Amino acid sequence: MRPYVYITRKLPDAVIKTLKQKFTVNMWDHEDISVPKDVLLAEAKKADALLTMLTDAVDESVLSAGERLKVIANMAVGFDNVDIEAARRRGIAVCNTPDVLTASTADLTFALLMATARRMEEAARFVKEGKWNSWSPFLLAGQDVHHKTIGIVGMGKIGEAVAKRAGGFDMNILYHNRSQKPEVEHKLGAVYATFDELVSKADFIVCLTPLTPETKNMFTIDVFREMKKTAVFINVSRGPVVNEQDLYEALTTGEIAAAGLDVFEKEPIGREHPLLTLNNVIALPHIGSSTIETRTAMMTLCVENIESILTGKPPKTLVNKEWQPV
Ligand SMILES: NC(=O)C1=CN([C@@H]2O[C@H](COP(=O)(O)OP(=O)(O)OC[C@H]3O[C@@H](n4cnc5c(N)ncnc54)[C@H](OP(=O)(O)O)[C@@H]3O)[C@@H](O)[C@H]2O)C=CC1
Ligand SMILES: O=CC(=O)O
Repeated sequence: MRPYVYITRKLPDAVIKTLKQKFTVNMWDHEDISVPKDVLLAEAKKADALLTMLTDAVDESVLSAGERLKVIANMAVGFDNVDIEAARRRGIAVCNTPDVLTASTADLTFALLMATARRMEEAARFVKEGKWNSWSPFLLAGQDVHHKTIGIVGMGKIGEAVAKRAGGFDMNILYHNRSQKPEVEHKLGAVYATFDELVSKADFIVCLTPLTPETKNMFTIDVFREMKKTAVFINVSRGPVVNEQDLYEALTTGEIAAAGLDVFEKEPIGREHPLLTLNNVIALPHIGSSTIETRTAMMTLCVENIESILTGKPPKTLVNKEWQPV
């Protein structure tokens, strides 16, 4: 019997062509609706491989639904939606999509930083709403980015790529990780700071950590109070690293100046969410890596990882490094 692969969103035929040549492939037939849990469980029961999205909760129930499951290829670098420990117990390989999305996500992060600092969304709306009556000295004046201090929390692959872009704007670069990175300091002129130092000294605080029990709720009102009143907070990591109620309070009481957010505690964020009422917030629908080239590369990497695991070869990007083929 040919191995069975289930894909949890509609992906282009051209990308999954090679999978179809070797395996039986089925796909959830919607681009913009998540697969319902009961369908995912029913498919997981039969599947040798699942190609999943960051919106799928790949929990113990999914991982233990059937006997055949060998690989989860998650179309994201983040894998907080997958129960890695349960996968380890069941000998299931978990693959993600690092590297191929680094530059595009860094571009988006820096664009969001610029747009938030220079009030681009407000300004564009101002023109389209016919409010532009005259040039005026402080019309929609924002904050300079060049020569300011950027503080990157989570100086990993994307963090480094953001730092590289910040260097082009003559910014001073602070970073915070659990471990110091001398080679990055040397290469990018970045300076290590404790979390407290970074949040109090940076003009732009950019979060790019994974979501883990340690980073969950990392940014609370106490942290926002430590920031400069002019600080701009950018989050492109995962929503739950921020306490959104506290962020709202910080933005409405003048503890910080503005926020640019690509990710939210609950996605999609509801239209009625208080953060969306604020002019000093730019909110994006989790599009960090969303270019046609990068999303195609992410899908392709998932396909390659599935092909490798199902044909007994080592995958390119394995999350649970201790995994061994059985
Ligand atoms: N919005 C979007 O569309 C996208 C969002 N992302 C998010 O960005 C994240 C980062 O991706 P990427 O750069 O490729 O991942 P990396 O693993 O390369 O980098 C993560 C960095 O975070 C640091 N980190 C981990 N835990 C902590 C902690 N408790 N405190 C401080 N720093 C910490 C790590 O350093 P150390 O281990 O030394 O602490 C590491 O340098 C992803 O996990 C994902 O959540 C990624 C792509 C697109
Ligand atoms: O959020 C996106 C990811 O790749 O992780």
